[in-house]
Amino acid sequence: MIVGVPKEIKNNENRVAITPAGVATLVHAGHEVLVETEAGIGSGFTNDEYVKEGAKIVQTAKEAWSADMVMKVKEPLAEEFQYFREGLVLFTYLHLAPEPALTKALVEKKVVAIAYETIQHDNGALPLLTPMSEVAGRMSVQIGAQFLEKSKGGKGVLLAGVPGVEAGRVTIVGGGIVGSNAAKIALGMGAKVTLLDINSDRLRQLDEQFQGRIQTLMSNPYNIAKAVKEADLLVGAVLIPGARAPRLVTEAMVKEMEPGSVIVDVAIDQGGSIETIDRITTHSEPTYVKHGVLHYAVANMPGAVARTSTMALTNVTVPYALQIANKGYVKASLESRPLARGINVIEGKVTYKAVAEALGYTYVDVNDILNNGTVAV
Ligand SMILES: NC(=O)C1=CN([C@@H]2O[C@H](COP(=O)(O)OP(=O)(O)OC[C@H]3O[C@@H](n4cnc5c(N)ncnc54)[C@H](O)[C@@H]3O)[C@@H](O)[C@H]2O)C=CC1
Ligand SMILES: CC(=O)C(=O)O
Repeated sequence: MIVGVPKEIKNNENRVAITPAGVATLVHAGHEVLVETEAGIGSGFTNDEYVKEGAKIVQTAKEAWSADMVMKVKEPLAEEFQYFREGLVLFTYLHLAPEPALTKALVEKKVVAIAYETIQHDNGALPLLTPMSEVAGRMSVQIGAQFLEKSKGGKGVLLAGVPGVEAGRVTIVGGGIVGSNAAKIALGMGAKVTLLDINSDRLRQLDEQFQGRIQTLMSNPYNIAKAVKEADLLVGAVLIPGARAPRLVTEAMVKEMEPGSVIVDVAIDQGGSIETIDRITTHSEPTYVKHGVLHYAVANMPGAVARTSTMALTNVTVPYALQIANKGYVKASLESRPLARGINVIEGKVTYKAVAEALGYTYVDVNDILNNGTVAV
């Protein structure tokens, strides 16, 4: 199979979908890899390093997109829709529930769209989302701490406090991978941490993991309102896989926060979990102020620490890419339930329930399509 790797074009997206080590894996298995020139440079990988492992460097995005399977990091932007065509296998983060235009383009062009973020093990784990959630969770507190500084528009609170002065308060809504990693860093900085989740088993697990050093709370409107009001830094970290994020923090709750407090809504890639987040921000212009509170809503946070993130991401994506390249996506998906769950669009049908529900498409079970023998391979 020919695998194409275009350069990412989102604002400050420095990650790339494959490392030279990933190229070596695919080439050793007999596949051809086309890497757009300089695609790896933001992550510190030169064209020569890719060529050494057997990749062919192509000069244009069009050539990289001409491959049988395109591997990317972020969802395609409007200027990339022109490359969509029937039967193209697109393997990347997609986050379709809040992306009607992208979904429509994938449906109309009958792209086989496999989303990293919905590949899911039987136990519920999301193996291709986890490493980036680890990165973003850890970054969320580091970023929040910076924006709490007065010169950055914040209220001038040091999360660690100092002897004789209270530490800062961090509230985290959602205690999965992002939330637990945010808690770990916030605790390490010396902040007072409150974490809310709707899953009481998860709260038990986190209480055990952090040995009671964070305050866990059941997520409900009453507890959220109280914890948000007290927060210097609020981290949005909820997820219902594939679905638009629930707006758990209302505008009224944000109005109760002290001026100069900071919100980092990591869940922005699924549409955002805070009512006052009305736009996606970028690494170039990461925040805006509403009701006196700084809002940070960057949908590609790991792009800022691209070297670490690219390696962590490709560690988990390349084994799936190899299965697809070796067997074709039909056989690979029939043999791997986690991979089949990643297929969001195929043959012009939306095959991920939460996406179909969010955007008003008829949901079709992917197995019905894979099993009926009519899929072009
Ligand atoms: N902005 C960015 O650059 C990045 C964003 N993300 C996003 O961060 C979000 C969180 O991801 P993960 O932590 O990996 O997901 P996860 O599935 O590990 O955790 C989500 C948690 O939310 C909890 N939850 C669901 N409904 C809730 C409710 N009503 N109240 C409180 N908690 C609730 C779940 O019980 C679960 O523990 C996702 O939208 C993900 O795509 C991840 C990486 C980078
Ligand atoms: C998960 C995601 O959207 C990202 O890493 O950018």
